[in-house]
Amino acid sequence: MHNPVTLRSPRIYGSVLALTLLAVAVGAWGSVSLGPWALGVLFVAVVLTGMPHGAIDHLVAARLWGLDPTWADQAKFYGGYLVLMALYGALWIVAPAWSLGLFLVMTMYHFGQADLAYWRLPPLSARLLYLSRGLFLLGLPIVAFPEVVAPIFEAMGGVQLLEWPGVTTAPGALFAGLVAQHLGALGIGRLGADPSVDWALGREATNVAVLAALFGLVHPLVAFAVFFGGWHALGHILELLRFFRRQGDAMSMAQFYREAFLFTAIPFVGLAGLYAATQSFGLEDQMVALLFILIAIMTLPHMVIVEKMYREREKGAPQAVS
Ligand SMILES: CC1=C(/C=C/C(C)=C/C=C/C(C)=C/C=C/C=C(C)/C=C/C=C(C)/C=C/C2=C(C)CCCC2(C)C)C(C)(C)CCC1
Ligand SMILES: [Fe+2]
Repeated sequence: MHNPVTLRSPRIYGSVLALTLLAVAVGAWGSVSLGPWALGVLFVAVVLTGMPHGAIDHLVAARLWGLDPTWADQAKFYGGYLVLMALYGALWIVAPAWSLGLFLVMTMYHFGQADLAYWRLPPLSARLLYLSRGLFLLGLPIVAFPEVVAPIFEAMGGVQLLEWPGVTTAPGALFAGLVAQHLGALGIGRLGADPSVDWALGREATNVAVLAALFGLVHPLVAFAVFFGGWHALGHILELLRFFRRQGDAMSMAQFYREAFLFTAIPFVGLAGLYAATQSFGLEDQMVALLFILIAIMTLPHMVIVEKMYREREKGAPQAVS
């Protein structure tokens, strides 16, 4: 009954690893010279898989909460989704630094969950492991390229990254520490996991090595684009296809993109409006900052729906590791 294809299926996993290693090879050869390409690569990743991965949240929510196509149920969903976005949007205006902090922590959890939910650890250990993965994923590009990330954080939240302890004085030690904490967390997580995650430990050791090379050597926006588009978003889209199949309502990839089209397009219209309102066309750091703020605002309701999806799955099959 299950659609077997996930990010961990050999063909998909092999292609994603190859794409990542290609980025590492190009990046190692001249990471900062990738700069002029960075915005374009980021944009392509967001268009191809990044935005679509959240754009059928309404269909997922309808299944998870049993919503009908009635006005009342639709109002519940869109009202909830848009109110969460509006509240967080307002928070960016009144407290941008806190909003950025919240975004980083939410992202750590959300990215870690997508990567490691398949270990099926007990709830508390699972969540600590997700945060550890996220800290590794977001911390590395920050400490490897603080001079590229600093103007973006400044534009997003008025945060002075270069004044954070150790960022300019001991970046190598911070980088090593971020990798070590995650290797430690994976090792400890393994103790509490089903014995069948043995091979998963090897897979995750490979992932840590490949991702550390990606974030350590490649321009941070390009590295992020590769991770977000090729690992997080693609992986989630495959999970969604499995989810609908489990619901007895199989969806093909083409159908997914048809369903996702409208809500993929709408945020870009909003983004163009934001650029026009703030007159940031052509101002690269500001454009990147606005793109990320838009993503941040959509992350909150998206995360709530994804969390519920994983919880339902935990109830359904507590042990299986695949
Ligand atoms: C359904 C719906 C819709 C749609 C939705 C969507 C479309 C969603 C999406 C979602 C999404 C799409 C999500 C995402 C997420 C993402 C994330 C979460 C990210 C993060 C990131 C970060 C955090 C970064 C950082 C950094 C920087 C900034 C710089 C450089 C370095 C680094 C990388 C560190 C609408 C609203 C229309 C309507 C209603 C309903
Ligand atoms: Fe996501």
